[in-house]
Amino acid sequence: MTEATGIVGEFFSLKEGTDAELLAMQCGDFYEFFGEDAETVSEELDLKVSQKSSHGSSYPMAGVPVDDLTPYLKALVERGYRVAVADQYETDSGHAREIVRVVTPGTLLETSDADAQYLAAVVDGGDDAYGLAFADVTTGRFLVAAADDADNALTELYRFDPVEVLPGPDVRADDDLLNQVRDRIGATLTLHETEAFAPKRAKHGVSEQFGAETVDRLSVGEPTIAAAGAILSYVEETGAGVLASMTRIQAHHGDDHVTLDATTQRNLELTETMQGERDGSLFATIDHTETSAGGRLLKEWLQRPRRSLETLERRQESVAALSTAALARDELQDALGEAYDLARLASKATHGSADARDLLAVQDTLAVLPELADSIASNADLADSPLSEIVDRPDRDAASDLRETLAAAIAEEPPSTVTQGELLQRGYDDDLDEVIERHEELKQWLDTLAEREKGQYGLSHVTVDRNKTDGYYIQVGKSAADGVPDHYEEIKTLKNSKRFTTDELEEKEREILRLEERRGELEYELFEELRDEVAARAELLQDVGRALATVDALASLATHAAENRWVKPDLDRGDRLTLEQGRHPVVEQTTEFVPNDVRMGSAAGAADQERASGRADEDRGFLVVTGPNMSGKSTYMRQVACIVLLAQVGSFVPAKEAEIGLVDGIFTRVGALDELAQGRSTFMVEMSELSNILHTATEESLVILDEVGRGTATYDGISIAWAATEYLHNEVQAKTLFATHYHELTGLAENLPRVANVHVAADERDGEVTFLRTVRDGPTDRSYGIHVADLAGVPDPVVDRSRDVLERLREEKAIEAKGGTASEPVQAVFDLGSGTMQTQGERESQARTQTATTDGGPAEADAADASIDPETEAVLEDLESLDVNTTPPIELVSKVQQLQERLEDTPPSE
Ligand SMILES: Nc1ncnc2c1ncn2[C@@H]1O[C@H](COP(=O)(O)OP(=O)(O)OP(=O)(O)O)[C@@H](O)[C@H]1O
Repeated sequence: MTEATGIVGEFFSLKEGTDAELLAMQCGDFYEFFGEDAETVSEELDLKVSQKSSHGSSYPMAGVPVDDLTPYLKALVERGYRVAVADQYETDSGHAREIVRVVTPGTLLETSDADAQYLAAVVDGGDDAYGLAFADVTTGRFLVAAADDADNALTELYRFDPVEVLPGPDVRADDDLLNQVRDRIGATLTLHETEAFAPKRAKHGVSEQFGAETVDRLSVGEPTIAAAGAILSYVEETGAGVLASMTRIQAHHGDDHVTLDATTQRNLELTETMQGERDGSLFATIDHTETSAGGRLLKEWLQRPRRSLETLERRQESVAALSTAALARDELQDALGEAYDLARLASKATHGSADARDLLAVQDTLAVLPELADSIASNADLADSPLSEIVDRPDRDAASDLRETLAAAIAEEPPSTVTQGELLQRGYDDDLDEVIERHEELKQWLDTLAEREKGQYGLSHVTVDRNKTDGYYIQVGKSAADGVPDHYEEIKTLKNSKRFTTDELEEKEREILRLEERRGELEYELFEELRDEVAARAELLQDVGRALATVDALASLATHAAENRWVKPDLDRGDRLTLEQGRHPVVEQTTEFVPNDVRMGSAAGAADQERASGRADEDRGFLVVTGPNMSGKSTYMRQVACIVLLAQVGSFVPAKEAEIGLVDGIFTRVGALDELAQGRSTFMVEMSELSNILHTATEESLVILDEVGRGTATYDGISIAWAATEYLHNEVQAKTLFATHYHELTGLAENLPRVANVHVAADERDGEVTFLRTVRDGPTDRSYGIHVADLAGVPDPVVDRSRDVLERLREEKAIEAKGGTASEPVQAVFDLGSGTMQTQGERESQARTQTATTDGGPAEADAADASIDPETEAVLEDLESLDVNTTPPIELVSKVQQLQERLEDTPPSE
């Protein structure tokens, strides 16, 4: 292919200089894409491709009008492309073009989505010190955090759910982390220049932006500063022009927040359901906010529950006041309904893309603050609550000054273009007023011209008008056209009339055009000054925006509490968890919900245990939840987790009464998710989640385990569940709820003091099972699994045999496989009495010993022993020596796996 020249050549050379995937280059009134870019864009956005010839070659070309670029850019970026934009400018010798901006998912300002849009950077500083930074260019929020390992770094990333992530140099080699960011978080990964992450350069950048003192005060490590520096350099390089809106850097300390790992956030369906729907999530259920900023803040609260009792009690106080003051709350919400997104408007102002309507929105929204303050002050309960301080926090005088400035400047109904005047009010600027007045005089002269001409020259059918080709003209009907005075100069003949002009009219026309041009320029200049003034107050706008959002989020919590009979939980730093008639916050919306109690922790447990068993000194730190399939075990446990989470948001909770000791983390291992797409086996996922919990949970955590161990062979499963229970009970000592179908686990309560059994009751009458949904103390007496199998049409012989096996299990507390011949396969069995695995040989020899002492022993036992080959015997011995009580669960899994593999390798017994 010949080297392209002309604008195509210019396009390719600009493209070479950028790492963006696509380039939109301005050519007059269009932004054009050439070559492969044109084809990509046409496929993605259904644009028509034409051919552009240049020096004998032809190139695909697709374009969009200059004014329509934004929606196309947005669509491309939302599809994950980074798009460079080159603007055209005039030079002495013609036109030149330059890339002014690279639009990426994390730097897209033109979003219409109310959600926060975070750009993140993650740096691995070695020695398990990770640094993270997050910036939302649409609102100017800037946060930094640290993490002590890759998992926690990922948890932070998941919490902020960034759309674009800049991995630091070391992180680029961590495929696991990168895959998770791409697949689970769905973020675009961008490799920003490595120098931007260099500690010195990063620190310099961060100090320049936020002040050296601030950086020292943050007292965060080098990796965190590196991440922050990289983001700043990236935002600057992409030319989003919003650095000025990043007025404040906040450090996000893990200790301030409840640990919620990525799995838990998904399991509890905080912001979307397992199916990825927004509706049906906890957030969608409780969100009654009026503004998008309020919605964003409420979502942030849910994703980052707090651990500080003081913070939570303050939020509770406001929610309590707002939930009873229904009228005042309505008033506040009505006022909030008039508010726009101030933080976003501030970013648009700093970027220079705010138009006059945006400034009008700023003005209107600033007016909401005093309205809120007045409503709060006029209600005694609200006035006494922390709400007063929330609305007083922003600089109210400065806000009111800015509002007055805008009110005196912006026209009542300004156009969306900023270059054609009519943006500003009369009285705002003397020069402008002069121009407008003179313009009006001339208009007046024109408006009365026809009448004057009629009177002066006795003409009829005279009109004065203007069009693009003829400019201003005097139009005279054909019948009168011959009688026009001499100084009329004919410019056009139409069917029924003629058009004329005069020297005077031409002169006035020139003046009008000059004035119109002058007005456009002057207004634009003045508007830009005004916009800069607003941009300079970005921090103030963010403060006011934050105050409005906070009132909105609190009022939303109050509305939900009032409408759903939620109560204020009693919070403390103890370990209790007492819920009277608790409900699941989401399920209760669609179901006639049967409320249930929860009693955990030393204080509550003591009273309960005392009632139940007379042993007042024991507490309930670990509940084994049993019950038939579909009875409501999962719902019960999720309900507990959601209630604790809501309590640590500062919300009221769905219960009649609640006492909640604050937790430092909520960990869940719930159900089997479809992880196949990620190439990991369900069981592997289950075990790595369990492993994470066992490593990370503390005695102040809440742990929810649903059916752990179910993903593998029964005995492996029971062993793992058993060992995990012991470990959580003895070592971690976290408050735990564990739902299981392994009835064997209910026996643990006898040996482990803090373990208690509860079950979800069901009623069976005449073969009909009724789910009562009521949680009661004690283990379930049966599982109804076989009943469900029968109902589902499993063949009778299988159902009968299941009953038979179950019967034997109950009698022997162990199961043996049934074989068709005398030589039965050997299977290890789980002995409840000792809590260990036993080989069949052992069980039989034990049985022999027992029977020998009574009747001399059966003769066929030896035959069973004789059928075991030496390798199998060795496996069995190893299995016997494996102590499930002391071996860590993960090691246990791998040992059992090795044993299984050895068994598979042995020849079948003859
Ligand atoms: N307290 C309750 N009041 C009313 N409906 C409930 C209650 N608890 C659970 N349900 C409903 O019962 C159904 C089954 O609940 P859930 O999935 O919690 O049962 P499960 O015991 O965990 O089942 P499985 O053991 O099969 O996983 C769900 O549709 C749920 O909405």
